[in-house]
Amino acid sequence: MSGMRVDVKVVMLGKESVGKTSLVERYVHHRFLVGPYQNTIGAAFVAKQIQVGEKCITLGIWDTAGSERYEAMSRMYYRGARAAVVCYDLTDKRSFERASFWVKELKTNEELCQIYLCGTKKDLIANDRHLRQIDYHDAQDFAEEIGAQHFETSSKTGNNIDELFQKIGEDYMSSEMELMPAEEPGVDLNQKKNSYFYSCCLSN
Ligand SMILES: Nc1nc2c(ncn2[C@@H]2O[C@H](COP(=O)(O)OP(=O)(O)OP(=O)(O)O)[C@@H](O)[C@H]2O)c(=O)[nH]1
Repeated sequence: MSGMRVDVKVVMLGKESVGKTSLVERYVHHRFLVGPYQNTIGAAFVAKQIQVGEKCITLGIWDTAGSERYEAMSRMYYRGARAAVVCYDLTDKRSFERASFWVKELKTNEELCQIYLCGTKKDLIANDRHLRQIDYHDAQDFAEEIGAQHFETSSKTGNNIDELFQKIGEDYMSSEMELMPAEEPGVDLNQKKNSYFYSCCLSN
């Protein structure tokens, strides 16, 4: 195990302008960029180390372009992802339809990828609830149906963003634990887990 590096590939998917880049900016750089909207071209990558209990892991986040023009490229970026944050804008019904498209893609092609359905721009509906176009319970029902986690976030205020990525890290570590070999006679499982995570931390 020594020298092993734990990296979780995370991919951001969703219609253009739903706020994928803003979500990553808020999470990694703790800021919300104002000014003219600039669409992502291709994809951008950023890595962030996080602590999950006593363990540290590195999330490698791919922020894809939402424009349908880049759809084929975005497909390339979800290959091998262990987590996908499928974003929709809480004030844009069509973005929810586009989210269903990405869910279908992932379900068909990436069995191991855990889906996180994320309703963005919550601050806008907090200011004016008539702007909400996707009912919380409808999104929650959809998430349950597809076996996904569901979050509503705001990159402007930072609401629920750390929680989203932390959950990704926790779920990843839990799934890794399940893949670990069965307990050996005479070896304390907690001791074994600790040494495993210690070697992961050393390698980061
Ligand atoms: N009020 C508010 N505006 C947001 C929020 N997140 C993003 N926006 C705005 O929505 C617009 C699009 O945000 P981006 O983060 O660039 O969207 P994107 O999904 O990365 O877009 P593409 O690169 O085209 O796929 C920008 O003008 C952002 O300022 C949010 O949480 N609240």
